[in-house]
Amino acid sequence: MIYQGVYRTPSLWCRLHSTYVRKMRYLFELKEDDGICRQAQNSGTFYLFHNLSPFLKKVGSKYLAPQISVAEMKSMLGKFRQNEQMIEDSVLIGCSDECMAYFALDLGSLEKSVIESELRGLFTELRKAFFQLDGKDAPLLSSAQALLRWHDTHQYCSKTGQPTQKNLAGSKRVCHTNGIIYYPQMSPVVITLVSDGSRCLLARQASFPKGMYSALAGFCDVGETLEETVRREVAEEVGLEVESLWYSASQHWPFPNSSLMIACHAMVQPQQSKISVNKLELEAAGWFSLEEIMEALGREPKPLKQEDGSFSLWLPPKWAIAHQLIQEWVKLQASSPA
Ligand SMILES: NC(=O)C1=CN([C@@H]2O[C@H](COP(=O)(O)OP(=O)(O)OC[C@H]3O[C@@H](n4cnc5c(N)ncnc54)[C@H](OP(=O)(O)O)[C@@H]3O)[C@@H](O)[C@H]2O)C=CC1
Ligand SMILES: [Mg+2]
Repeated sequence: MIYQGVYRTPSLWCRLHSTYVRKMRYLFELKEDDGICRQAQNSGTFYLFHNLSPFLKKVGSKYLAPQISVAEMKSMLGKFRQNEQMIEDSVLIGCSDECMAYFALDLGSLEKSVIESELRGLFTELRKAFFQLDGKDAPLLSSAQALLRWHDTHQYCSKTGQPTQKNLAGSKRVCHTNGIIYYPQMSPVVITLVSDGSRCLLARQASFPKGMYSALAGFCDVGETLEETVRREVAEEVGLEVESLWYSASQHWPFPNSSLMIACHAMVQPQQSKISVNKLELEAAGWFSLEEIMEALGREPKPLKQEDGSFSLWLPPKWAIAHQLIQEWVKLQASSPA
């Protein structure tokens, strides 16, 4: 059922279809019909950004992402003597269970400090706040930033060089010279926890914080299957041959750009587990026992210097999918016969 005609009022349509499906169909309609999306913009709420940094309020150790009403938006744009049409530069990022649309708008062209004092909050770098955001805000802001960045870097058609135009929801851009439609992209990345049956393999890049190790990760090359990327990245980075692998879960990862992390477990033969670290890619890699991992999971996810100047092993925070892979491996070890 496509949202049309008599159902023009979202609330009536929402009452008829109060399921997850109803929200997805409503969002689909906003992406397909600029008129319906314009209506939604006039009754929705806005997450604000300033040059890709989200507007946040710090409450204790947590960051909250305030949703600005369209009335507040219009009043603030009025104070900046900006045309209300600026609202149409926003992108659709979701909706509430009652089908109230959420938009994200980057106000990078306006004076940051004036907005911050007006709305009593701060534009904060997403990477800094990411792990202190609460539940639903982190994925919403992560998708919003990725979408806003994509629009900012795809202003022109890569074939004609002519300007592209976004649709109202911001789900695509079109080059009206030749009709090419551009859709926001994510780069698929496999992240793999390798095991030899009793140990798991973790690695670190020089750019990682001192002492932090994570699972192996790598971008998919064009034309590769996920399985081929896992095998290639493990061979490239630590010189091992994967014998079997299975899918675990996925996660959108906005840093540094928009990656879709596809997490897998992989097994190598215990008798063929001698690591050869590719120093062009990694600073170090090693096998870790269940005891070492359990001990590291009990530690705060931050650098811990030892007396000899070395740093204790610590693991990615629980929001990172690498942490989930490690927890799954621990459960598997604990449940498998000794
Ligand atoms: N959420 C999590 O738990 C974790 C997330 N990650 C993320 O996974 C991603 C990949 O990890 P990383 O080990 O760096 O990847 P790779 O092992 O693939 O190495 C990075 C190299 O991949 C190439 N590259 C960069 N961007 C792309 C792209 N969009 N498509 C194809 N190749 C690309 C570059 O090589 P060249 O210079 O030759 O072009 C770059 O030097 C990173 O963004 C990282 O932030 C990593 C670990 C944990
Ligand atoms: Mg890698």
